[in-house]
Amino acid sequence: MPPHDPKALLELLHEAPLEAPSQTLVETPPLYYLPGLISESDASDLQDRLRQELDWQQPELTLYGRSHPIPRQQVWMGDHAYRYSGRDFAPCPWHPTVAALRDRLNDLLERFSAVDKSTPTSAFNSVLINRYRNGEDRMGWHCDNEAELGDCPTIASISLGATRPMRFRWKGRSSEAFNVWLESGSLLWMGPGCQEQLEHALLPRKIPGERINLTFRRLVV
Ligand SMILES: O=C(O)CCC(=O)C(=O)O
Ligand SMILES: [Fe+2]
Repeated sequence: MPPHDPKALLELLHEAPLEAPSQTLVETPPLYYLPGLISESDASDLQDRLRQELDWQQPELTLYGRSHPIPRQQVWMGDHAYRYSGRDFAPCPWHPTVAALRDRLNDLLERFSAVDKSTPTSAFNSVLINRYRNGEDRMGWHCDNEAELGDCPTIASISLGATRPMRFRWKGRSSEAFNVWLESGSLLWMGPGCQEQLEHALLPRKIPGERINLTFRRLVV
């Protein structure tokens, strides 16, 4: 089997076929897009539940000495607190539906790393859930390379609601930027090396509707 074979990931993902074929966006580092991991109606139900049942936060962050609320809402859920922009965020307890998704992704990760030795088995133990209330809500350029995530983390990102593009650019080669349109119920798989070599952003867009995103990570403590 070639390293990072997205077909292997796809086959492992589902007993039932996915709605659309998976896409290898970048082979090295492995960046895969898998639409239809969650059916449209399940994605919509999950979005409603998360909107209603989570304790959404909009913390203030200090940038160049001035304090601003982040331009979106968020919930940190997981086994450990995490540090972001110089602040500690205490975790919310696991929501049962999110815990079920985590278990499904961990099962997938374990089976995937058994056939693809370059993907380590390191179970997701945390998730950052972002809520973009409308097209104005956004997340700026960054990579998820905090020390707590360890070396070369794998991040699994599930989208619900409005389809928005995630923009990627190569570090040091920003001219080669590209968009990935993240549909409701899709999974974006950012394998080892993605955070080291690429940056990503969810830029403001005149796209109506709410989007909720869950980025599963492993915090090493
Ligand atoms: O909303 C998204 O799809 C991306 C979120 C993200 O990049 C993050 O939580 O680190
Ligand atoms: Fe990110």
